Amino acid sequence: MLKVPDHQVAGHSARHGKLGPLVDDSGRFYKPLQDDERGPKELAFYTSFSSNTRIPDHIHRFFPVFYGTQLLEASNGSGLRPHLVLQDLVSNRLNPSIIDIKIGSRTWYPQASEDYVHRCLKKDKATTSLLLGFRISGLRIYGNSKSGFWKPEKKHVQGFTPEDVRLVLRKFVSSNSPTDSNSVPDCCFAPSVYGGSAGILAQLLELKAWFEDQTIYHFNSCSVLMLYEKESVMKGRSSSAEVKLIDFAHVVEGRGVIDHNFLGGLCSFIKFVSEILTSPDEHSTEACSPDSEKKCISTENGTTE
Ligand SMILES: Nc1ncnc2c1ncn2[C@@H]1O[C@H](COP(=O)(O)OP(=O)(O)OP(=O)(O)O)[C@@H](O)[C@H]1O
Ligand SMILES: O=P(O)(O)O[C@@H]1[C@H](O)[C@H](O)[C@@H](OP(=O)(O)O)[C@H](OP(=O)(O)O)[C@H]1O
Repeated sequence: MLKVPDHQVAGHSARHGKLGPLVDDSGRFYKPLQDDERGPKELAFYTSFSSNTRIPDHIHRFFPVFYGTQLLEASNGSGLRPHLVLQDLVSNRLNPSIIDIKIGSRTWYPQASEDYVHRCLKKDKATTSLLLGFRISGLRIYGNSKSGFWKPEKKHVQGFTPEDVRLVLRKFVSSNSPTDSNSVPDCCFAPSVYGGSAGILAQLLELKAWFEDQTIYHFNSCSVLMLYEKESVMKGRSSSAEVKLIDFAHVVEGRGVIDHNFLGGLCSFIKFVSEILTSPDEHSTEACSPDSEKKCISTENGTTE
């Protein structure tokens, strides 16, 4: 049965009778094709990308698998509508923590309409896009079984300053509650989530190496989605932290030119993540110890607050 995704953190939502993506139990994510040029453009991208032999295999894994399109009843009750059928990136996850980061200091591009450019410019200036080369579009961070998730309102997220961004990226990998404004994030999980040979930083660097080379596409207004499961890390299992790219409604042909806008934003984001790894206990009053992980597990089991 189709349902509204629990773990969606940004973008158009199917809640409240609006048009948005749906998921089912088979691990598929159904994104409705929008009426304007965005739907056909995203479909054209997935079709081109999934059959493009110039894309190395290790790069394909950063994108959701594309299964074609399917006519489905739209979530807004408007009847049958074509949907992109994509891999649901979180279907095999229990309580994933997720952040959607829109990459690029500019989300508009020369081929777009004047009105669209104007709207984008306004948002790029009002958020951290222009300042940092990226902005957080949405997030959902798991605290524990009692507190559940922290999912700040869209308005709050849109108002993030560079300092807020830094703080959220620290909260993402911390054992203390993301909603507790009195405790400083301890970044206990940074080494296993951001660090390591398969961690977020290593994946971002792999992507960066491709972007330093590739001139096939320009990824305007795309997002990096990063996700992991806190409970797995706390129980000493692999964090299986993942970096994925999503939202390709504004991808254009690269025509032999490096995608400087995406590359620049990605480098800036990489710097933010690296800084947390090199100074995880900055501002923190409590150092991480094996005990803090144990404390988290007992909190999980409901024995300690
Ligand atoms: N393949 C996927 N699997 C699981 N979740 C996804 C997938 N694609 C997107 N999402 C979720 O849906 C959100 C919105 O996705 P996306 O940016 O593609 O939609 P959109 O409506 O085009 O967004 P926008 O309004 O920002 O253009 C993401 O932040 C993410 O939480
Ligand atoms: O950043 P916000 O405030 O969440 O706003 C949305 C975001 O900028 C999307 O990228 C945009 O879709 P496109 O990038 O595809 O244009 C969407 O446009 P829409 O409202 O016109 O659908 C906005 O509502």
